Amino acid sequence: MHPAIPAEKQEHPMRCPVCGAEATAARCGGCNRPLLPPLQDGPALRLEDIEHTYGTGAAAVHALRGTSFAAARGEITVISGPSGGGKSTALLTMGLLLRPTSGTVSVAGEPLHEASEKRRARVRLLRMGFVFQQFNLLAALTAEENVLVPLRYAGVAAEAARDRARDLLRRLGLERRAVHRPADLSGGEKQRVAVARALALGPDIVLADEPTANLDSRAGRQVTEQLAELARAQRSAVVVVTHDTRLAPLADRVLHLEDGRLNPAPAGREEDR
Ligand SMILES: Nc1ncnc2c1ncn2[C@@H]1O[C@H](COP(=O)(O)OP(=O)(O)OP(=O)(O)O)[C@@H](O)[C@H]1O
Repeated sequence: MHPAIPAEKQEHPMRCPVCGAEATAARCGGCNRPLLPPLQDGPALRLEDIEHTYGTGAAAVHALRGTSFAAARGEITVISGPSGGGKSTALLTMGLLLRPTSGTVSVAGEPLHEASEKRRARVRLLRMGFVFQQFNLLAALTAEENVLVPLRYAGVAAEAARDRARDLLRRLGLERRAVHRPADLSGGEKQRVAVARALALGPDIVLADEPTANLDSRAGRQVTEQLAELARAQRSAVVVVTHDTRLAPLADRVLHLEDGRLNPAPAGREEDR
């Protein structure tokens, strides 16, 4: 790459994650998806020596204490641990929604802990997808329209966006629910729509916060299996924060976050099984 030209302005051959076209410019010629330089070597996401303190003085809470973490594309990580251990704080930091008190956060090799809010939002939009405990679907929109939200926001051409949304809903077994609004969907269906929305732009990273907490065990298993399968197929790095011990078998690794410290889950620990 030319050092004097910003990376986004340079040619970087890649396959568009939305329409599959060969793309070399800052926008895909096929569907108009904006493109950031493709991930070369190294992890999709890296946290180094993160400290996060809420409040000050006597009220200070040290939520993260020297947390380091790296996630590769195609890899699924489950992070569990007791309530108050720092899981939400870690996930917000990974998702560029919270700045650490100290330490570094890089996405696709780009340091972002001190970047402008505008840059962080752009990287979040183009490289990340989110799945939440409460689904966070827009009530006034149909399932398909909810999946279209990030595609439209990113400027993807209408027809390509619709094809992408329909393809994802079909893969998630929701083709006959595309015109339904969230109020007319089961919890599992809502979460599968949320998964389709999270994957719509073909993110490098998917972050899921307690995705099964509001689902019965069958629906929870189905959603997470589908998330794992689709994310692996498009080679996203997936991080799932959860109390749900049944998710561990889907993961490539299980980590334990307690007292702001992240470690491999101890073998044989019930909570992490
Ligand atoms: N906005 C905040 N202000 C002050 N303290 C906070 C804030 N958010 C979280 N904390 C504290 O930071 C610590 C870590 O909280 P965090 O929510 O990250 O843990 P968690 O593992 O996600 O918990 P849970 O499983 O209950 O959601 C806790 O002691 C919590 O009380």
